Amino acid sequence: MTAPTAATARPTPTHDQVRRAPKVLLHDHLDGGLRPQTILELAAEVGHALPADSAEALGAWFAESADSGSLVRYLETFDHTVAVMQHGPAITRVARECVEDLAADGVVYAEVRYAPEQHVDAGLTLDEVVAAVAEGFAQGVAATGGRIVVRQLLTAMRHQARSMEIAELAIAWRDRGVAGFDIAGAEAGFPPTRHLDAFEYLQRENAHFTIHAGEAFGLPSIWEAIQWCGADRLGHGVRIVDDIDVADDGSVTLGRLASYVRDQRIPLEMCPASNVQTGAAASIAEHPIKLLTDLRFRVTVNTDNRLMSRTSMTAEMTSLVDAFGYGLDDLQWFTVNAMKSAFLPFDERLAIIDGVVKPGYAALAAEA
Ligand SMILES: O=c1[nH]cnc2c1ncn2[C@@H]1O[C@H](CO)[C@@H](O)[C@H]1O
Ligand SMILES: [Zn+2]
Repeated sequence: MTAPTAATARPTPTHDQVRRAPKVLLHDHLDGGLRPQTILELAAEVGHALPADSAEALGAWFAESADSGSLVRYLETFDHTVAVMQHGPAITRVARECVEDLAADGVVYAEVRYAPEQHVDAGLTLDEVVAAVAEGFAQGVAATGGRIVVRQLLTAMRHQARSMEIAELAIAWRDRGVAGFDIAGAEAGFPPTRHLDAFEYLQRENAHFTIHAGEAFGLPSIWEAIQWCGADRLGHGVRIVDDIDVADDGSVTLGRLASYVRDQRIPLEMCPASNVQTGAAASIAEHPIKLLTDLRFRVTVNTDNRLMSRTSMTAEMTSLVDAFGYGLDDLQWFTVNAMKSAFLPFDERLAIIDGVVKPGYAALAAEA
């Protein structure tokens, strides 16, 4: 007889268990998650030239080009995905496949974002773009038998000047599948306060929004996003660690901004694989998600761009299991954090936590 070891007392979840575990995704870009084969087919339809001509080579090109250590160069790869998403049927197809891929990955609730203003080059109106995504999401949810709930987040590009229009679009669609608003794009040089009018408008409308902040730029960006713009959540927010001091003896001191973020339970939409690619973190093992989780910030785990980062929710969570020895209880904690932070009405969030997330993890724990 062998004595029980720590490993048998708290088994490491297998890859298959992580895949089957219910997962919640708050930060995923529609134009960052296309299947390479779909890009090839859509590019052929519109005559767009691509840097590779097989699905495998194209997938590798995206991952390698995004692996640049710079957010600005990472973002250049989106030229090719956005170029093939300029017509209604193409957008609908991408949206449907997105839902199918997320459901197959075990995602039970997702908020998927994109910038409508980037999809009007061939003459679509902003409204037609949102309608095309809504149609694709509906088709995807139907195809997966309703195993997943999906909402849109409308993003405005921070270097452009259309945020007010996009905020109004989000309000116009608030009861038809759009759950909130976001700003994205190059962070340095484009502070969130450039779009203050849009955020103030959304607050007056009792609407929800998140802001990409603290990814390629530090604390001032996070501070503006929260204290000037009133963001409900932070996209990434990794640089909040710049306001946390860990002494040699392990004692931790939080600055005022880090304290505020933790005290207010402001959700951090962390995207580990993406952060390693853009240089926001040196490696998964050194990613601030470990410290922030230990300190019980409201941490959530996300994919950001499944194509560019060759990732999935299963891959992100598995990489954290491998790096930090997380168990199913930790993965459930991230998942409940995410569901609590969703831009969905409270009763609907609770129904998913109690009806889907908790029973799903309990069933997995019972297998062990
Ligand atoms: O991690 C990120 N940081 C900032 N912007 C991003 C990131 N990932 C994607 N986008 C930007 O958001 C647009 C709409 O989806 C994408 O086209 C890309 O330019
Ligand atoms: Zn993002």
